[in-house]
Amino acid sequence: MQAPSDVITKDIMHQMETLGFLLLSNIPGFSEEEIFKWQKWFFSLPSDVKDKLIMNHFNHPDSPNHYRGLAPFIDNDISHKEFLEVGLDLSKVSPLEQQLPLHEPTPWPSHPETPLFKSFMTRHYDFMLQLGIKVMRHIAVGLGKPEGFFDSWFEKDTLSTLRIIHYMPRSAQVVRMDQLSGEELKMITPIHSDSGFLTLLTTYDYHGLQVDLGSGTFRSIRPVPATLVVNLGDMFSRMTGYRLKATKHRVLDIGIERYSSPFFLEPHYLARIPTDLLTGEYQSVGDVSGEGHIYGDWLIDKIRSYGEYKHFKVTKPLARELLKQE
Ligand SMILES: O=C(O)CCC(=O)C(=O)O
Ligand SMILES: [Fe+2]
Repeated sequence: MQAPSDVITKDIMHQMETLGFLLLSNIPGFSEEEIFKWQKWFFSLPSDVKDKLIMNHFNHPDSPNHYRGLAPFIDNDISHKEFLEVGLDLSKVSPLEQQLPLHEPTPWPSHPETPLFKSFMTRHYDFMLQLGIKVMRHIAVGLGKPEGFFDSWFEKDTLSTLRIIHYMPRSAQVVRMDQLSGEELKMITPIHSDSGFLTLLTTYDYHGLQVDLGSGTFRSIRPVPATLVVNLGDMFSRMTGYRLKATKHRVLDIGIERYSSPFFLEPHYLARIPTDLLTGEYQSVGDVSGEGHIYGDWLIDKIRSYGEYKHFKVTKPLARELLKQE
């Protein structure tokens, strides 16, 4: 990130047009040590402390948390991990967007060290958000748009998620696995592409992440210290007419505990997303009904199609319902 700006833009565009993944290094102000320390601290809390943070759709009907909080290990799931979802501090969300779903307070563990954990996570969230906006500025220029083209989507009320993940090896037998195939047991995150815009991933020095080169060939991403792995989500790829790629990837069981932390850069709920960024068309995005080009409404339709979110409840009106009432 310290090369001349036009060189960085060219490199980012080249990687996103070919592999769909890139490594970001020499990032001023980025250090993995503190996030690693807090991530390990959080997952080693007693389970009764962590369990209070479990999200409602994981069979916790009394939980007030729908979008922020803990996702636990699940029996017979191809995904073999627990993770905490942290959102933008609600005090920073405008009153208008607070009326909409997905914006909710992040639940924090009940523990004497929590104020320090929360303050670090909040600072780290802001750092990753600003870094994500910087990368988007390079991509805007690369696509022939003004540098600040995407800024207004992300600067206020962002739905971005800072996730910390804890994987266990299958051999630790933390949950039941009797219904998984041999192939499924090799993975701790199944093959997928990310859904939103940009993912900035910290993998520390863990191996295991592989990108799909097509026709059954996978390339391992070698961990490099103090380096972020960056990839694009489906929606952003589609907006560029698939010029930039949202490459599928997976994580293999490496036989030891593994930690990683993706930051999923997402716009604010009411961001109006064009079908085609290059022509600026604002038609319905196709796979959702009605006003699907409102980002948050689209996201809710999308996540409901994922197994883990099958029981996801929306407790506030969608934008398309709210706008109808006015
Ligand atoms: O754990 C990793 O290295 C990657 C996780 C991932 O792909 C994701 O959370 O979308
Ligand atoms: Fe991913």
